[in-house]
Order: sequence, then C-alpha cells, then structure tokens
Amino acid sequence: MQGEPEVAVCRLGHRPGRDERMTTHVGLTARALGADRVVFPDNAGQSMETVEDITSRFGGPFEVELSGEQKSLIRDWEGQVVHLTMYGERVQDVEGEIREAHQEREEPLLVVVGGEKVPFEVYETADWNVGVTNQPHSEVAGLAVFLDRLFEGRELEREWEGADRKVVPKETGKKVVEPDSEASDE
Ligand SMILES: C[S@@+](CC[C@H](N)C(=O)[O-])C[C@H]1O[C@@H](n2cnc3c(N)ncnc32)[C@H](O)[C@@H]1O
Repeated sequence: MQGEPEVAVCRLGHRPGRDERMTTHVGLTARALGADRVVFPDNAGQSMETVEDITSRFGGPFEVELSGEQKSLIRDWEGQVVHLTMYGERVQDVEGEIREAHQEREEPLLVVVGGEKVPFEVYETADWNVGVTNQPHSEVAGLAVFLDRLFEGRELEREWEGADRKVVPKETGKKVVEPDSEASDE
C-alpha cells in the first residue's frame, strides 16, 4: 500500500483456458486487498488484460506484469519471500515476524502462490512457507486471508486513485457514481 514497503504477488504457473479465472482472481484479490503489484507467468496475458481493465475503471495504483523468469524473481528478490502452501507454518504463528520484517525493517515482501504443483526449490528459497490452515483450498482464499492478516485490516480503508467510477455502499441495491459526485442510482 502507498507509503509502505512494496508487497508484490507472484502467481506461479498458469494453464491457459483452465486457469484463466483463477489467475485473474489472484490478480484482482491482490489489488483489492492491498498488494502493489502482481506478476503472472508470461502465458497469462488474458488475465493481465482483465486486471488492467479493472484497475483503469476502479482505480489504483496497481501494477500487473508478465514474466518468463519467475524462478529468478523469487531467487533474486531483495526482501522477504512468503510462499503460501497448505504444508507451511501456521499463519497465526508467523504473521508477527513477517509484519516485523515488512513494516518495522521496511523490507519488500514477495508473496508466492501456486497453481499446479509448486517446485520444491520454491519451498527452499522462501523465507517462510505459510499455511492458512493446513487444509487444501485455493490460492485466492489463501492470499486474501494472508494479506488481511499482514495489513491487520488497514487495506479495507484504502483510497483509490484514477478511478472513473466509485461504488457507494448501500444496504440494498447498487449505487455507482463518478468519483467526487453522488450522481447515478441503479
Ligand atoms: C490448489 S493448490 C495446489 C497445490 C499443489 N498441489 C502443490 O503441491 O503445491 C494451489 C495453491 O493454493 C494455495 N493454497 C492451497 N491451500 C492453501 C493453504 N491451506 N494455505 C495457504 N495456501 C494454500 C497454494 O499457494 C497452492 O500452491
């Protein structure tokens, strides 16, 4: 988030067609819940376009990149690397250390989530292998819970820049306005 050390998300692996929605949702979740950037594999161009489109309409800042060099991104990351995996240490046991590195020592954080099988090298390279429960579920759910724990809920209050629309929370119905106006009811 702005004013804080970078949080980037690396989505490892993408099977075109089959993983399209999941990869897109990793990007949308990273954006909505406070990360600064997502790095997709270089065959995930369609997901990149969708996340960029949402950012241009609903605001940023948020960056989306494609990379054919994700292993070196992880290996050479100048900061701390968290790999989300059901086999890892319990998030509630390590979130304090991770926050300390990120917020007190101001180290950029790379959060790695998998798709298909994650190479063992990633488990070895990560500073923390972190489980959001030790039950199998999804990269989107794991990422959402992890980011909310990392930011302790601050991401829910963030402001968005450069949006051409803003959702006004309502008890029922939908209200979308131009930023700085209270115009259109739906
Ligand atoms: C559907 S899982 C497949 C995992 C794959 N079988 C493997 O060996 O890594 C896809 C991704 O979801 C995330 N994930 C699934 N369950 C998780 C959990 N309990 N805690 C954290 N992340 C989880 C991990 O990032 C994982 O790589």
